[in-house]
Amino acid sequence: MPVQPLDALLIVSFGGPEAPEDVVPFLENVTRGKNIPRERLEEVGEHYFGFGGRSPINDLNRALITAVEADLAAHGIDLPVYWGNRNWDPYLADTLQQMADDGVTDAACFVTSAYSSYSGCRQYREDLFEAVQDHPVTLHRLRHYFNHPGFVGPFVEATRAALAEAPQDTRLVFVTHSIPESMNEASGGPGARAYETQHQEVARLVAESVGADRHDLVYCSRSGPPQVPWLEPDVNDRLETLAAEGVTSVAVVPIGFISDHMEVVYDLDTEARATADRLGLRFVRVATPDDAPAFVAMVRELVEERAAQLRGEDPERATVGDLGVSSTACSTTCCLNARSSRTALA
Ligand SMILES: CC1=C(CCC(=O)O)c2cc3nc(cc4[nH]c(cc5[nH]c(cc1n2)c(C)c5CCC(=O)O)c(CCC(=O)O)c4C)C(CCC(=O)O)=C3C
Ligand SMILES: [Fe+2]
Repeated sequence: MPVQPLDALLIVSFGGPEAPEDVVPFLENVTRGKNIPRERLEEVGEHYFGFGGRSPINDLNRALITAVEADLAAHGIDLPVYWGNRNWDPYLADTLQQMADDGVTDAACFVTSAYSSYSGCRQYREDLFEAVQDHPVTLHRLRHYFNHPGFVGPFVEATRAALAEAPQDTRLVFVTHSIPESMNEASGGPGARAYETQHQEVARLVAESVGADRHDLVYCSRSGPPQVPWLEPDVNDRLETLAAEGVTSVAVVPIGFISDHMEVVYDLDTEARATADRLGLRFVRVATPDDAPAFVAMVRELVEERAAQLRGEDPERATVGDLGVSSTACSTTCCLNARSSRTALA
């Protein structure tokens, strides 16, 4: 399969600490210029220390890269894969330097966040714009894949598997990262609320595919000052009301995450599970796409699709549901954040 004019794939991620001494500097990186209360930072620091000061995210990305490299090779595609993070080593700036040194000219960028928002899309594009300055490398961001069959499919399979072992009346509770309401408003363009809409779509698609007649979309990992409204309900609050309504069993589907990030292993597997236990709710957490073959293949398919577009072809672009293919080029007002004046890669 040709992937010309692309000559590299760059995996773009968040980064996480790898040892206890990394935790505070990592949190400083994440929250620089952000209005996060000190108590919240201490609390989140404790989540990391509780896991030995090591976030799961970097090892998950290493495993994803190994799987993507194997899948590319199996399809006869000779494309070097690079990795750069926003908040921890390997930093995007260093990776871009390496890519330039290696003579890369056109790299596809796969971001480990599937949805539109300032945090999950535009901030990465700002980081990419900054990192590529002074380098003769052109970056081509791959489209959002929240509605790609390679993302939704693994959630459907995992949800089906979880329900097969659960009582008949198990309620599906889809969970994603909360964001400020203002960030949701700006997501996809002023007033577009794409973040929420895209998650509602994925939740609906998974629920319909497994034949569930009721489901919820709820949020985890709220941060920021208490007076700033963030998307609600919080997963723990919703478990309370579900229990009060007589629900006895829940399957929690973490559609906001491609793999078992800290939010999944702490906020869901630790905290929400404890809430469920206290309420006497049976709790099962559905697997993330992670190393599912369809998800790994999706990365290659998105690269092939983008390469074909760059060659002026009109490739088939797989999606599921009603929202259609999302653009690879965001408008200048897409996912704006009033507090950031940085330029973003289109
Ligand atoms: C939408 C979204 C995603 C999904 C998209 C994507 O995947 O990028 C995401 C991912 C992640 N967020 C992560 C960690 C953190 N996020 C924080 C803070 C914040 N996240 C926000 C939003 C999001 N975050 C927001 C609006 C804030 C407030 C500050 C700000 O406006 O930026 C803080 C500071 C402490 C706190 O406030 O909680 C930490 C430590 C990790 C690493 C996990 C690991 O180690 O496995 C990952 C993958
Ligand atoms: Fe976050």
